[in-house]
Amino acid sequence: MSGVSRRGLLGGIGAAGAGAAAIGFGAGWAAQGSEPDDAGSAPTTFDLYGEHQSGIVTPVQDRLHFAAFDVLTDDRESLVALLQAWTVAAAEMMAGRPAGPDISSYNAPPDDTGEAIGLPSSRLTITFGFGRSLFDDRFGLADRLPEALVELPHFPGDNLDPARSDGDLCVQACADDPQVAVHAVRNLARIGFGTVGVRWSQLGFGKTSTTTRDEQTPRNLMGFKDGTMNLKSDEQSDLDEHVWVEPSDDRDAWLAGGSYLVARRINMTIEIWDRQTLQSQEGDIGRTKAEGAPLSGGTEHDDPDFELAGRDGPLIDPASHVALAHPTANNGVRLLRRGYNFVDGSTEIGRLDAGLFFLAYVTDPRSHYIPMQTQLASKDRLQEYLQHTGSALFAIPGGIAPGEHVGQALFA
Ligand SMILES: C=CC1=C(C)c2cc3[nH]c(cc4nc(cc5[nH]c(cc1n2)c(C)c5CCC(=O)O)C(CCC(=O)O)=C4C)c(C)c3C=C
Ligand SMILES: [Fe+2]
Repeated sequence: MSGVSRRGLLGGIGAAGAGAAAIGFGAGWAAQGSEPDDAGSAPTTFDLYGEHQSGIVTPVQDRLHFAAFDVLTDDRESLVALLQAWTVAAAEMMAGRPAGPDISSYNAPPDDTGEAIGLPSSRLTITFGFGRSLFDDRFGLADRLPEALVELPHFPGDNLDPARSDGDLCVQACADDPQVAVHAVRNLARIGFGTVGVRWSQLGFGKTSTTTRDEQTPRNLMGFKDGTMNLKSDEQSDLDEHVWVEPSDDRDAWLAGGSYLVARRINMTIEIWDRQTLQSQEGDIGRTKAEGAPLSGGTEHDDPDFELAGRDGPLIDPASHVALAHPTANNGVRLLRRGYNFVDGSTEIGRLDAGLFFLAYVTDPRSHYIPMQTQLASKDRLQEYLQHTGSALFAIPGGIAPGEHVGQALFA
């Protein structure tokens, strides 16, 4: 594996630390870049630097640790210093190295918490975002607030917990090993101590979407294949149309190459769902449970035929989830979904506190999320089993150039 193992680094990192540069610690431990394992095989390590941030079209990893932060200072320079430090540490961790150079001095806390030593990079990606509240008067950013970074409206059925919603900054860490994803968020929080505090965080397992075609479609906790019609990384013109921001004025020029991330914690009443007949479950989704094929016939990747009539009306119920989420019912809109299953223990009445942590990257939430969610919230048969308990919207700056920090154009 060319992705680097942290194994054996304890002995050598001190020497490397002495030469830590702004673009990375311990250069020479590993090559940067989306490194293939062997010639032609899938990458095992992703690069922080590039045209777009990693963790958006990157092949979806198995695990997630997502955190929203509040900035605790009013000092713009401290915020910029934090973003610089986060960028350097993120590049190191994505390369499979410790978050900082000094992990062996006895007289100071180590620059890395240690729990990922010996683990490979596990395809770690770290994606940063800025919430609407960052653009208040504290940092002189009010005139750079993009018009699309709106406050999401209240949707029918929302039961949002403010302690699981919003935030000045976000970090999405995805990896194939949960310990690597948690390590990334933990070390960024440690680096930010005194400047930022974690507002809320969410663990996820079992991706519910893919961005590539060579993988089996994963399943959500309702047992259905999820991600069949997701936007894929090779659909360049659709990504340009539906995911990447097209800056329109001075307020969002800094977002070139970026996107908007909608994060929704969606609880499922799983025990009630599990008592529904297979026919009813399939009718709610509009696809078969085993194969994921449209109820109008064919196999998983065949297009649904929403007109095809059965004995009692259309074979795909117009109130099913896929009928209402399909581009034909949404002005041609597509989303890049990147969500995860979650189970956060159980409730006081013994029900699983479980569901889908919905993550979607869009070019503009006003055209690409709000109308679709408005429609789903009022008409979708699935809605009976869902409750949205957390919500946030973040502007995701474009890619980072070597030597720069995430969101640098915003502070220029
Ligand atoms: C506002 C957007 C969406 C929310 C919220 C949402 C929640 C949600 N979805 C599922 C399960 C499935 N969704 C599927 C397809 C699908 N869902 C959305 C949007 C939202 N889903 C879109 C845009 C699509 C694609 C529609 C299309 O183009 O046909 C599917 C079918 C398989 C697939 O294509 O992915 C399932 C299954 C759950 C369980 C859920 C909330 C918990
Ligand atoms: Fe969906």
